[in-house]
Amino acid sequence: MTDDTPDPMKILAGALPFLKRYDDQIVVVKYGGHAMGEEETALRFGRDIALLEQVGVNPVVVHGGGPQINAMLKRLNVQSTFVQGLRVTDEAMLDVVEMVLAGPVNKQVAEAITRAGALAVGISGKDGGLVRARKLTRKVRDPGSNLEQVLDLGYVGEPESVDTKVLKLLIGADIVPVVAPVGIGANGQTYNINADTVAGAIAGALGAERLLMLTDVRGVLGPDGRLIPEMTVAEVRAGIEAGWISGGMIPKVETCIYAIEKGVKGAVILDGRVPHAVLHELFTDGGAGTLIKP
Ligand SMILES: Nc1ncnc2c1ncn2[C@@H]1O[C@H](COP(=O)(O)OP(=O)(O)O)[C@@H](O)[C@H]1O
Ligand SMILES: CC(=O)N[C@@H](CCC(=O)OP(=O)(O)O)C(=O)O
Repeated sequence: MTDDTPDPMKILAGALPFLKRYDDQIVVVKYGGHAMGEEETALRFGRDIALLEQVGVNPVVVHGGGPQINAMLKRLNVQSTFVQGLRVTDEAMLDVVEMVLAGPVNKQVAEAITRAGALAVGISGKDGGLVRARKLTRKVRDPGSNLEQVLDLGYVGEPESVDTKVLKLLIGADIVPVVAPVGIGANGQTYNINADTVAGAIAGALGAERLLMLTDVRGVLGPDGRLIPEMTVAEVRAGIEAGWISGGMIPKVETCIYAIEKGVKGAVILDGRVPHAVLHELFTDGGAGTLIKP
């Protein structure tokens, strides 16, 4: 063994306190569409989740699929627009969104985990009444008139309540739930929900120990482009206000704030393309990415 070869006994000994800390705890992992990347990245993610399950942690995966929806829309020659990181969703768009998220993406993620030796079952937020949703309304202030406008994003929803029964049944049977971010309204209407928001709602409802948000950037980057290792809720709000936290990062940080307010012990945004990002975050002192704290 050369000097720079990691000593497996050292790694194991170092992981022990963390294994105790997370034993039988729920860790919600949001797996973003951008973090999925190549097939090998997805398989590696699957192996990490299977390992968590095998060492006694209870992972719950909520996946995105924005880029995968974009690819399908391109094939269908349909344009899509985003407001504050959310896809404006009309009826035809909703069909494509649900087809992609609850179809191939959901099955690929569940399959990658199952292939790695844990049992994973893919469900959508509509199954078993998991995510009850309502239409989301967003307000923006018009810079010219300074008047507040209500934006209509179509069938974009927000979670109203989460029924954890199905998740608990799966967790209790040592099965990893893999959730697609669509929800159902009281009237039976399907809603497209940002996957970050669904992950936060589920983490909050389950009283998760940790919420990990895997994306394609190292975490929250400051105005100088440097990674910010830790941020308070107030600092996040100031970053959104100042505009250097923008686009898809907005629902991510807002979700972290929501989860912490619901009692989740820690919420972290990290780069899911880095090998073993999840294990590094949970089982080492250094952690990775940006930790949002109260
Ligand atoms: N301050 C910031 N730090 C890091 N990324 C940011 C920031 N502001 C905006 N972003 C954008 O947010 C993106 C992450 O959101 P998104 O593309 O929706 O990811 P995912 O598909 O993983 O949910 C980054 O790729 C980056 O373009
Ligand atoms: C309302 C809304 O924007 N929904 C998202 C759902 C998928 C998602 O959130 O995927 P990522 O995590 O990969 O971005 C969308 O239509 O793209």
